[in-house]
Parts: sequence; C-alpha cells; structure tokens
Amino acid sequence: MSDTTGTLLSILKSQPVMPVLIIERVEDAVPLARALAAGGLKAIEVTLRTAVALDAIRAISEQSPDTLVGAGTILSPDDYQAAVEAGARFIVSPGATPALFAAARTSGVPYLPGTSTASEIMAAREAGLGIVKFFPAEQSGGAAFLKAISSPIADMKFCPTGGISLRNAGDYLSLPNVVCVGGSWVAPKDLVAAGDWDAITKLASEAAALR
Ligand SMILES: O=C[C@H](O)COP(=O)(O)O
Ligand SMILES: CC(=O)C(=O)O
Repeated sequence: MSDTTGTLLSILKSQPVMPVLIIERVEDAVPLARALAAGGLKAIEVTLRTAVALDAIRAISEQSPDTLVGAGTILSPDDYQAAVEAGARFIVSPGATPALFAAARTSGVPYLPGTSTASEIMAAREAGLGIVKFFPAEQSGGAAFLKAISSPIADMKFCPTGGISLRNAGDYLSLPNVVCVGGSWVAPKDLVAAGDWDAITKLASEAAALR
C-alpha cells in the first residue's frame, strides 16, 4: 500500500459519511464546516463547482481547525494543484484520467478518483491506489455492484457516492469493501441558505452514528 493510500484510508475510515458540499457563498464555508464537525463529520469534501470553492477551502483550512478539508470535482492537474495550494488535504474527482493519475503520483496529497466499471477500478489499482470512489453509485449498480466486484478485485476499497442518503447508506456500509459513503444529504441547500447550522449539526450527528 502506498503512503498516500494509507493516509487516505485513515481519513476515510474515521467516519461513515463524507459530506459532499457545493458552497455558493464563501461566508457559509466556515460555519458549515464547524456545524458538520460539531456533529462528528470532520472530514469534508468541498467541490470545485462554484466560483468561491477555492476560497471556501482556504477559509475552512485556516479557520476550522477541527475540520479536515478535501477538494472534489477536480477535473485537471491544474485544479489538483490549485486545490492543494488552497489547503486541500485530499483530492476527489468524478472520474479519472492519465493526467490526474500522474498529478497524484507527484503530489504528497492523496487522490480519490471516481470509478464505475471494473476496468476503471483496475486502472486505479495499476496506478498504485488502494481506494477509489464508486460514482455515481446508485445509478451504476449500487451496493450489488460492489458486492459482485469484491470477489474478482478483492483488494480494493470503496467510497460510494451518488444517490446515497440515510435511507440506503446501510446497504453500502455493511459491505466489507466499503470504507465510508459520500453524500450531499447532510448539508441540504435550503438549510445552508437559511444558515440553519443547528439543523445541519443534527443531520451530521445522525450520519456519524451510522454503521
Ligand atoms: O454530484 C453529486 C455528489 O457527488 C453527491 O451526490 P448526492 O447529491 O447524490 O449525494
Ligand atoms: C462527484 C465527485 O466525485 C466529484 O465531484 O468529485
């Protein structure tokens, strides 16, 4: 196992649910991260889907010391580097490309690529990674896919994401090859817009108690 896979596994094993966040207003970043950490979800993924995402990652890494912030929706090596410079402690992408595997090889910051087929999982394994995202999980075969893949590709671990909520998270978390699940349900858009941080802490506590 590579050092970065070891680092990533210890981050992802520390909680059953990884919040996947789309932050529209930079001023929401720190209170949102603190609300999630108060509920027990300290590792979070801020997606690079908004203009303020890098500033949000920077603010969280500087002002929410209990949080371990990662960056999602990394589509290029430039995104990878910008996210690391902003303070991201791990990097997530919806799929994977040779350029991103190369960026990961030369970075000390671990990479969690998205996969949804046996060949993509094998390519990540060949690149030296021991854990990948399974995305979009529900649309790509769900828990049944991960159960089926565990026999031919027995040494890979997964963080399924996409279409997962409190209702079906247990189907994934009960599988031995699943380390945690990702999901946006712990930070709903309306609660973030309303600044209802207590409600988000409650959702995070429910999620943190899974498994
Ligand atoms: O793009 C989607 C995110 O990865 C999370 O998916 P979700 O909103 O279905 O939880
Ligand atoms: C969906 C996902 O994996 C990402 O945005 O990075």
